[in-house]
Amino acid sequence: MQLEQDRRPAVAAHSVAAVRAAEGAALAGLPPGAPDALMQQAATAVAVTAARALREATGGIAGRAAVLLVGSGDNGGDALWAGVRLRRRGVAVTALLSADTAHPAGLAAVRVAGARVLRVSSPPSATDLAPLAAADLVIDGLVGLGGRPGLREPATSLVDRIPASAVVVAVDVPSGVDVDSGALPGPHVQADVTVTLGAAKRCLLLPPASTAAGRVEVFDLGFDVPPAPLRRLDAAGVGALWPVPAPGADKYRRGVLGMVAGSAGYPGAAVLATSGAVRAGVGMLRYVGPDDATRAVRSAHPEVVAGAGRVQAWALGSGVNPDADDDQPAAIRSALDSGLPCLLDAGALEVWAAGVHRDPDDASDRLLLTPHAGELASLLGTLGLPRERADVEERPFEHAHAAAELTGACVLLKGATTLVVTPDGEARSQAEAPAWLATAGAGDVLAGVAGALLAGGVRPLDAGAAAAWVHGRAATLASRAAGGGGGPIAASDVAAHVPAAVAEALAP
Ligand SMILES: NC(=O)C1=CN([C@@H]2O[C@H](COP(=O)(O)OP(=O)(O)OC[C@H]3O[C@@H](n4cnc5c(N)ncnc54)[C@H](OP(=O)(O)O)[C@@H]3O)[C@@H](O)[C@H]2O)[C@H](O)CC1
Ligand SMILES: [K+]
Repeated sequence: MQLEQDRRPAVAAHSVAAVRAAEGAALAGLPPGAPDALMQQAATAVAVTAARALREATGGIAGRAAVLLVGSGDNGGDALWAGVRLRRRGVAVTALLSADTAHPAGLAAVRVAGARVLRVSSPPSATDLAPLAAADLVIDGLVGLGGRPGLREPATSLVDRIPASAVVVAVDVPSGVDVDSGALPGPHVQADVTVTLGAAKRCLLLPPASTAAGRVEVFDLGFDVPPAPLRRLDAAGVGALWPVPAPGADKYRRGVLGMVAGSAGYPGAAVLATSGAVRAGVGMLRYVGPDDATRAVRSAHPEVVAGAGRVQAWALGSGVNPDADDDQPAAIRSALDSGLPCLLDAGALEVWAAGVHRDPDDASDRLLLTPHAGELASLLGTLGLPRERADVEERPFEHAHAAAELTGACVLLKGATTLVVTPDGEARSQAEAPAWLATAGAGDVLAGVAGALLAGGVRPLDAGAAAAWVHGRAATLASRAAGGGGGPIAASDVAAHVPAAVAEALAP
């Protein structure tokens, strides 16, 4: 069951240790009995969200069937107390206990409230599993902060039998995920909504675990967690970073971008990358490429100036074939030698990784690498860390961070969720794009948008994250322009909607 997902809120995501420390500090200052008050608040948040989701999915609340999946810890306690509140609203509640113990006060309260309670055997019997088949709503309280990655029986079987028709609300995190790394090492809950308590956890922003969380709602429990290095920008965050021309600005002061893109085989990549930069509002764009590609670029964008010249940053490599018999690799090397901020995409990653143009001490503030998973695996291999594409997809953050550490550059790893990671672990996770954006040429447009930001003086981490947001939002707008609930898009449609996406970010 998929609930409508709209733009998610701005989120900072924290490690288990950071949340535990903040929670401990907050509890130490509270009077006796207050820890229970935190659980009561958490349970109210879960119940309110679950009731709303139930109404959205089934048209009502009273008389619907809810199943609580209850583990041995406080995550299960939250679920039991949420069940108490749902009983009060007329929901038929069954608690399936997956361990020998369950939160004692929560268990007593849910019984008093009139819920059915079943202690599930391992492996579960048909009777144990029967309530799941009839569930309209499943609340996942198997494990939270205290969960080890993966699940063991009988939790595994319970998760396996959650019906596709039920709306699934996870308490704090979807059970089974690796909370800090975002990996999915085994069976796990696939939630429609995750109500995360006190502060968001890293797995809620890091793929692939983030895809198991559904819509994320962060519920404030009133304690302070220190600023986290992993964040997701929202519209306001992008707007605050976007370079807006001052009154009286001229094209040179706004930032000139140089672009080495396209080849005889891929002239379209040059057109799309230049489209991204022009639509993102670069002051001026100088394009360097073979004659055919130059003609195609100038016919699509008469405002683009052909040939190298003075620039503030370079976007390099989209549609470049390092093995082609053209001048593009030499142009890329020359741009890298300038010491200016450079975005390295596609062919430029190969030119750079193969050569003398790697200087980890110099890279951090000026280089933005934009590989997809396959390109990142190749890059890591060149850097002495052989990896397959599947390895990168299983643990994308870890691999993007490894590449950043090895090169000293900021790494933007393209995907359904785009990660931007610096060598010191500062990171952004952007997931605004509709699935339609997985289309040829979309990456070229992204390179142009991010290059425009580098030329505007934005640092690589912010340029990558803001470009990913605008690119994803432009894709959503393009898809909606197709009509209905959103239709297919071409990369050129995405570029055409970049100005509207930027305008949304800049709206007060
Ligand atoms: N953040 C806050 O201020 C609040 C958080 N709340 C909720 O509390 C949980 C954390 O509760 P905790 O009791 O510390 O831990 P869990 O409930 O996540 O897990 C506890 C037990 O689960 C067992 N376990 C661990 N891994 C697995 C697994 N892979 N499969 C099955 N079972 C597993 C383990 O038991 P063992 O017997 O195996 O040792 C753990 O002991 C937090 O996430 C919030 O939901 C408060 O309610 C509000 C305040
Ligand atoms: K959970």
